[in-house]
Parts: sequence; C-alpha cells; structure tokens
Amino acid sequence: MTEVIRADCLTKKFGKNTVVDHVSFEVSEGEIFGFLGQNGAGKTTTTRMLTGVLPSNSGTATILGYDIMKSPVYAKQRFGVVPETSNAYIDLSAQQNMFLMGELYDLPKSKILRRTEELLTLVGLIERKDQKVQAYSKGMKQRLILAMSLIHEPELLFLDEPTSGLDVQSTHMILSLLRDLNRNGMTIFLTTHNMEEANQLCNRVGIIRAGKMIALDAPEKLKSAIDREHRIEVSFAKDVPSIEPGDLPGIIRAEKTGDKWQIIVSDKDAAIRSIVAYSGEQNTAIVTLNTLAPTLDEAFIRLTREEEK
Ligand SMILES: Nc1ncnc2c1ncn2[C@@H]1O[C@H](COP(=O)(O)OP(=O)(O)OP(=O)(O)O)[C@@H](O)[C@H]1O
Repeated sequence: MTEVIRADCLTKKFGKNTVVDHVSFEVSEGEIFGFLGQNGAGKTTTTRMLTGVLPSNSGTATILGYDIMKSPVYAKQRFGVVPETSNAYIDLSAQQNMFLMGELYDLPKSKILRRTEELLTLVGLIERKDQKVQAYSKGMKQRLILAMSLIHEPELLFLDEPTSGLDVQSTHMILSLLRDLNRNGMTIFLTTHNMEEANQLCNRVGIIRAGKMIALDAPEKLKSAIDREHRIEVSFAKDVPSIEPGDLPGIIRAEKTGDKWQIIVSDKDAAIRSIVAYSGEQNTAIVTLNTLAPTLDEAFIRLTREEEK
C-alpha cells in the first residue's frame, strides 16, 4: 500500500511552549484518516506543518515521497486543502473563484474550464456558477471550497472541520461527496471534532492531546479497547425495587433515569440472564432491553481523561 502521508517526529514550539510534540504517523493510499483532539490540542498546527504552511522545529513531513519543506512545489501539486475558514472571494462568482484557483496551480485555461464544469456539477452549484459567493448559504460556500480544492486533480485532500456549523442536509451532502471521492481513490485527512462523523467515515483515527499523539487505530478497535464494561438499558412493565450491585450476577452498577434502568455490567451474558430472571421474580415483563456498545465519543473522553491522570 502506497504511503501518502508520513509524519516523522513532527515538533512545533511557539516560544517555550511545545504545541506539537514528536508526532509520528502514516496515512496509506485510499484511507480516510480522522485527526481528533480537543480545542488547542495541536490539530491545526500539525496540519499546517503537513501542508507546508508552517515549518517544524524538528521532524519531517512527507507527502507521496516528497519532503514538504524540501520539495514544496512537487508536494503541493499532489494535495488539495479545504481550510477551516473560507478561502473563496465573496465578491466573485463560483466560476471566477475556480478560475483563480486554477491559475494559482498554473493550469492551462482549457483544463480550468473543463474542471470547473465537472466540479461545480459534482457539488451541485453549476446552476449558480455566475452568482456572487456572498449570496451563497454556508453549505453552498463549503461545497464551493471543496470544488476549489479539487481543481488540480489532487490524490490527497486535507479538510479542517468541513462540516462545522452546517445544517444536517449540507453536512450529509459534504460527507457523501467525501465518500464518493474516496471511493474513486482519493486519500482523505480529516480534522474533526465530530466523533460520529469520524466513526462513520474514517478507516483510522489519530487522537492528539496536548501536542502528543495518544491513540492511533481503527474506530472499532479504539472503542473495543475501552469496552471493559458494557451498558444495558432495560425497562420493565411495572416499577421494580431498586437494583443493587450484588443483587444480580454480573452487575456493577444500576441507575434509573426516566423509565429506564441503565445497568453497567461486567459480564453481558450473565447480566442479561439475571435481568430476565429478575423480571420473572418481580412478576413483570421486560418492555425493552438494549445492550449499548461504547461510542467513539466515549472512547475519546476516556482516552483523553486517562492521559490526564
Ligand atoms: N501562531 C501561534 N503562536 C502561538 N501559539 C499558537 C499559535 N498557533 C497556535 N498556537 C497555540 O498552539 C496550541 C495548539 O493550537 P492548534 O490551533 O494547533 O490547536 P487545535 O487542536 O487545532 O485547536 P482547535 O480545535 O481549537 O482549532 C494552542 O495552545 C494555541 O494557542
């Protein structure tokens, strides 16, 4: 598998503060890699070093074999960037913005024309291509920025919070565009706060905390790594006496919220059997019983909290 991104001990200091601290990872061709972390963790600084916007103090970033600092022109031809804040000129139309971007990459006019038609069609803006961007909704602007980042047919796309502040429909549209691009071979490096988004899209995620990479794995593996305790949500047809740990085999803790019991269990099978037996003893029926797997959100909180200790 071709290595598309390699970060090797990337380190960045601002004054005395080390905000990115020996971060190393690789992203392979065709992957969607999620880069997660709390505010101020060092995501944007790392991305800026990977994309050659910011020099590192030490360590290297390599894009498709090109060192981003030593061969920035070659490296930059191979990737597109969707920045956190819009880089589209609002006084210009979508088409004019696409042209400016194409000229930045020194593309021939015929190619800019062809790519503009293709990409504005892809992102659903072809009918509005002559309208000034200031009249666009936030979702339309974001789709335009995505189209602009693809003008030079990159193989790799960096996106910083691409769905931040978008409504459900626009979010859905951006995510399905990313899936389609990925299906056609695009490698994607996605910075996000949205765990559900990362969980749905990413093959692997890296979690950065206080400048250090603290976890790097597939979302399912991160979730199962913290899956030491299971949660069962159960509701009974009638009120039952308080469930105490020790009352039922396999149960660590039980709390009632609303009409449901949230039960933390050590042994899922034993706990389900004892809950069923308990409902019989109490002469009541089970109305719902769900076993809940940990979410990536929970994994993220647990992992970042464990590191704080
Ligand atoms: N130019 C700069 N000068 C000094 N400190 C900076 C500079 N840029 C970033 N920092 C600091 O570096 C740390 C990491 O910032 P960074 O923007 O990389 O975090 P982030 O993970 O992208 O956060 P967010 O999710 O809020 O965008 C923060 O403490 C930030 O204040």
